[in-house]
Amino acid sequence: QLCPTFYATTCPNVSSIVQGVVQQAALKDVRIGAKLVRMHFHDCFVDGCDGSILLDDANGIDSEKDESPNVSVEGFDVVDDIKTAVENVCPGVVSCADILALASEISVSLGGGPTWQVPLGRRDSRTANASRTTDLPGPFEDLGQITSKFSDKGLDSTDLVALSGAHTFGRAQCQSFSRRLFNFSNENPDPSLDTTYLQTLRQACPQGGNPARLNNLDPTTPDDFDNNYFKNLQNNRGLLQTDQILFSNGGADTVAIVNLFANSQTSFFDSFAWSMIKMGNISPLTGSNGEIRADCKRVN
Ligand code: HEM
Ligand SMILES: [Ca+2]
Ligand SMILES: [Ca+2]
Repeated sequence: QLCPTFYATTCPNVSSIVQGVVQQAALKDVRIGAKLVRMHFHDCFVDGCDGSILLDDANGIDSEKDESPNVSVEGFDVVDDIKTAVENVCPGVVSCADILALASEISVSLGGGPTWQVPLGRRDSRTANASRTTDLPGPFEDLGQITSKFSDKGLDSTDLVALSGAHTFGRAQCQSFSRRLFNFSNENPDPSLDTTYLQTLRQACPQGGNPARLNNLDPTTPDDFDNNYFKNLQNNRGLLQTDQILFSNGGADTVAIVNLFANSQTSFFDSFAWSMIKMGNISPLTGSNGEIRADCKRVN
């Protein structure tokens, strides 16, 4: 029962306020849009889109932030800046969970991607759920595991492929994929890795090198939200193992979807927008459940 006009009377300018802060932040950090989209995904997959990822450790709160899938999530300072800007105009009205959903749409559209009407009206949790961060997919899982983690959230193969397209921008550390480069199987690199791209990645991430070094998820257009991610997969230039398996797992239903999105940016954009709305609908708190946090980092 979320709806795009939820704040029409209580905070009519919320969208432009969020946009202003994200645009300002993007001047200093080209990656901020990618960070915010990832944060919304990591929120929605753990107890639904309820802002749980934003809570710091406190009495009775075991933060999700220091669990392994989230240690590399960044951008919390910008969420705080957005919240402050929104509170200045509409105090006590807009949830942190909705701020993540709005900031994601704005980030995608600023990157050159699709726009959509963001359903709103989520409320913020009074709990975090560190142990359920295992609901998030990891970069070394196989297609069956990833698919079932998505279907557990009501998301199908089309959603999986479309949403993985968020890896059209942003960065990943060497440790998120470097096992593909050397002893992947029988002392050989991952066979589903283009040999030229393999050489580039080996230089960037040598054995014994810095595991935290950053690499573009999309080597073609690293900061643009476009369908090059899917063209890369067709050329065996997916960075993460979980990117490339969408195309290289012969017989999987994801292969045709990758081809569709590689051939038509419009179908990718339409599907991405729809899948983001679906993901944004994962068990939101509404009505009198939860609260509108005054500070996204702590419960009221
Ligand atoms: C399909 C399962 C997925 C897996 C296994 C996965 C895994 C990862 C990993 C390992 C990284 C790099 C982390 C690091 O090295 O620091 C990453 C980055 C990222 N992910 Fe995913 N991801 C998945 C799906 C998604 C979805 C559904 C979205 C959003 C709709 C998303 C958005 C992003 C973005 C934008 C980045 C770059 C963030 C930055 O630059 O800080 N991912 N992901
Ligand atoms: Ca959550
Ligand atoms: Ca791109």
